[in-house]
Amino acid sequence: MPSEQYVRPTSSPRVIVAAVIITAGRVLACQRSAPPEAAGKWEFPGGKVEPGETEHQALARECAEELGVRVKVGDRVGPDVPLAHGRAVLRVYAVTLLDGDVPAALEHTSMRWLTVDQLGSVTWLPADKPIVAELPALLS
Ligand SMILES: Nc1nc2c([nH]c(=O)n2[C@H]2C[C@H](O)[C@@H](COP(=O)(O)OP(=O)(O)OP(=O)(O)O)O2)c(=O)[nH]1
Repeated sequence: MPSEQYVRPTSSPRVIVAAVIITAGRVLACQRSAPPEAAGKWEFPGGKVEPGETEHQALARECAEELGVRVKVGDRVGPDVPLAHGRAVLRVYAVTLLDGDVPAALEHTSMRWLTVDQLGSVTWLPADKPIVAELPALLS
């Protein structure tokens, strides 16, 4: 019989940062390519904050990797949304594109610029719903 007992992790939840990018009254939505259970669903570009990174640095890195753009990170959008049974949290920021940089779907299946009327036209990842609920105020 193994003698080890399960020790509940006490560390803080992993932070996933994501970007709301609004240009000319439209928000950028990106379609995931993986993993299979999330592929085809829509999200905001972003990813995990790596050890030693600030959230702003992580978001700038993810925007460069996923979209090929340079950004300025602004205010928070919406609440912290728990993910993975509380082991992670989704934290979203408004982000501005620098110097006319134009996003490209470098890691996503596709991307779309959605008007306020089109927010419901894609299937968002479930955790994004409270973030999407904040967008009409920002898009109008
Ligand atoms: N980027 C992003 N991830 C989201 C959103 N909503 C949501 O539930 N997630 C989840 C999906 C994933 O389980 C997790 C982010 O993982 P990821 O695979 O994008 O992170 P990453 O870019 O650091 O990927 P990797 O290096 O681990 O491959 O957060 C969202 O709007 N944007």
